[in-house]
Amino acid sequence: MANIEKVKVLVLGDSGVGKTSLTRLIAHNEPISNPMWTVGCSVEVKLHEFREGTPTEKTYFVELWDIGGSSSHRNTRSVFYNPFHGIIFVHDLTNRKSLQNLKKWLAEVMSKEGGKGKPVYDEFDSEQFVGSSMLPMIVIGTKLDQASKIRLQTKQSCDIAQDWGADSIDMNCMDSRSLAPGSSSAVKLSRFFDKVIEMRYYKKDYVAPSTNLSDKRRFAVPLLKPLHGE
Ligand SMILES: Nc1nc2c(ncn2[C@@H]2O[C@H](COP(=O)(O)OP(=O)(O)OP(=O)(O)O)[C@@H](O)[C@H]2O)c(=O)[nH]1
Repeated sequence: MANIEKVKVLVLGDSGVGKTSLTRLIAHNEPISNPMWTVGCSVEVKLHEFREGTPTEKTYFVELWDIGGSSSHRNTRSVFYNPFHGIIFVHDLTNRKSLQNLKKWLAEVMSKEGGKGKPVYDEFDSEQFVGSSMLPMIVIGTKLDQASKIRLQTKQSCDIAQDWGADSIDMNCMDSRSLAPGSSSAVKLSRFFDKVIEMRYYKKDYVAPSTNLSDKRRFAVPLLKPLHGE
């Protein structure tokens, strides 16, 4: 296990959307029955096979930083943000507001001044950012099992993900089959982790995103060449 390189992925979304449940499922392949309310942040680690099935396959650690979503901790949680290499945005398919709030989460994580906890939402233009960024992101909708009228929200979640150049997944975090090997959700997630690792370790002149607005160059990284003929 020595010398395994790692990447840091933030897991962000409103309180109660299922970040801890999702993180557990990803890291341990089994659901958690009674997740505790996350105070501050908790970290789970997943071993990921980068470029699995190819001659250049390699194992990496993916650190999943599950950040407590309570608004009362908004001013302090930026200490967990820097530096990071990708973001999993989580929303609850039964709670439309949690989907709309993902834009606020993107603004929050990108708009703090160097982790000093100073919100500068007004200066942040998410559309401009997304257009110029290759920061790997994925949007995950939870509680697919609970929602009977979620077709609309599923479509909207797809739209937001598309706007951000990201994949989206809708799933039930209480069921380990949701990320069964070979399922489309597992494939999308694996592709996301591959992208995070590519950006971190295979992109020359890559600088991990910082939340320092004054350094816009950090976001203006060019498109990567597809490595898998995607
Ligand atoms: N039925 C169902 N319940 C879920 C699902 N995902 C999460 N839950 C439940 O939703 C509640 C909140 O889940 P958490 O994982 O603690 O949510 P969180 O986003 O980590 O919340 P904070 O720690 O407050 O930020 C728990 O009771 C979970 O069991 C799901 O896909 N389906």
